Amino acid sequence: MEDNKNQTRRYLKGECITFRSTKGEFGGLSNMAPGFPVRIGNLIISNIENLYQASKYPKYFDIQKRILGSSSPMYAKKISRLHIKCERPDWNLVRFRIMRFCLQIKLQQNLKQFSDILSSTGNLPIVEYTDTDKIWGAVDCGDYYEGVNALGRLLMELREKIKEPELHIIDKPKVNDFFILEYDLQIMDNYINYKNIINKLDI
Ligand SMILES: Nc1nc(O)c(N)c(N[C@@H]2O[C@H](COP(=O)(O)O)[C@@H](O)[C@H]2O)n1
Repeated sequence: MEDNKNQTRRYLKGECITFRSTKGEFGGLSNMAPGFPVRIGNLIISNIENLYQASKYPKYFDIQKRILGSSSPMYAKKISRLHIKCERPDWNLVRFRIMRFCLQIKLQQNLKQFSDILSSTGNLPIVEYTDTDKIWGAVDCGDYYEGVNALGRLLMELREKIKEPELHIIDKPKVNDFFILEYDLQIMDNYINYKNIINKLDI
């Protein structure tokens, strides 16, 4: 999924995997799903929604601390919205790259659990079904779901990765000023081994 690919997609109902909340068989695909913590350096982050939201504010460590420390991902998103004026100016250009990174780290650090869910979707399109969000998800449109479905498309991209003979999960993120507190994720080798090559899973 490219940064400038804002094209809307249509998915025929009954021929795709949908998730709407953290509940149900595919609830683990939601960024809000509990049970998929990630670690960056000494920082334990309960949920990638917190990480994604904090990434909007690389110059504001106080805001990042509040978002990262939030006990609930929904609340993290709410805190984030309060500070929208401080959002990095290029956010719309980098947000898909940042989400890709967040999903990759979720997979790398929760390998069995997350890859099991991704694999269980087979080759079907994955769609985040929402009431209103036509960018990250898709909305009800008669026989179809319609939207950019950016999250679903990034999840499908990740699903392809786990089929590769040698599983190289994390790509170096091409995002300037990608700071999470003192951690510069551009030189992430020091905090996360992004060159990590893991033998193909038995899946
Ligand atoms: N709370 C909530 N309700 C929905 O209906 C949604 N589709 C989402 N989507 C998630 O929110 C994140 C994007 O947030 P921003 O718009 O950038 O603030 C991302 O994780 C989506 O999957 N959330």
